Amino acid sequence: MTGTLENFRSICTKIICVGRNYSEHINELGDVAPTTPLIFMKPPSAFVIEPNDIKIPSDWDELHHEVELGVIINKKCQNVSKEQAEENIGGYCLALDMTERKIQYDFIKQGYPWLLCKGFDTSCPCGNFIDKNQINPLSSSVNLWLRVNGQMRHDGHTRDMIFAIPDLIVYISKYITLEHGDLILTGTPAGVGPVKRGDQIEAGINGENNFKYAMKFNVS
Ligand SMILES: O=C(O)/C=C/C(=O)CC(=O)C(=O)O
Ligand SMILES: [Mg+2]
Repeated sequence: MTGTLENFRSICTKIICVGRNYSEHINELGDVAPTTPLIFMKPPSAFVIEPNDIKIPSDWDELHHEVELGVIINKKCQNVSKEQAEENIGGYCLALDMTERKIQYDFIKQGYPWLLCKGFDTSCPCGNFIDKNQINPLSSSVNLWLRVNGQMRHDGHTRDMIFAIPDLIVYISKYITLEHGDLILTGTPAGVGPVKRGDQIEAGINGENNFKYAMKFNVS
């Protein structure tokens, strides 16, 4: 096995995303809650890290931000049971699921896949590896937040996920082999909204024992 989880972005072969996983976000978009996890993917070319910009493709004029907790898988696994799920988590990261919402609605109407509106270059701004002992997403204290130009947009808690992280690992690994370095984005809490070129996004995660991590991206 090559590569350490600290540099998960360079060994990641799959970014698997979960959608509609927080009730308040489902309500804000007028969607219906899924009965099983809603899964889609971004290619690893979607990664961008500080100090690089989130780049809006030249023929698009608006993106939405979604702040999400990323789960980093530590070994190859298939058909993971709920009891074993925790053993396959290497750590976490803060991530954004940047989305071209107008195109996404058009794709939803036409029954097309979401790859383009969710998987374009720089659609997955991502922070550093967070050791799994530093946060417990099932506890009441893990808060995800995001501000645009200083204005608060997201302020949610990972305990409010409809499908908790162990359930997501069980579900996904039944159909897709997970590998060392793979990333699962666990869905956005409420607060999605537009950003335009020139905006600055700050996002963070707070946890127990005063744990804090934050990152900043300019949009261009
Ligand atoms: O159903 C919609 O209108 C939009 C759903 C999403 O963009 C899903 C997510 O990516 C999410 O909930 O995080
Ligand atoms: Mg999302």
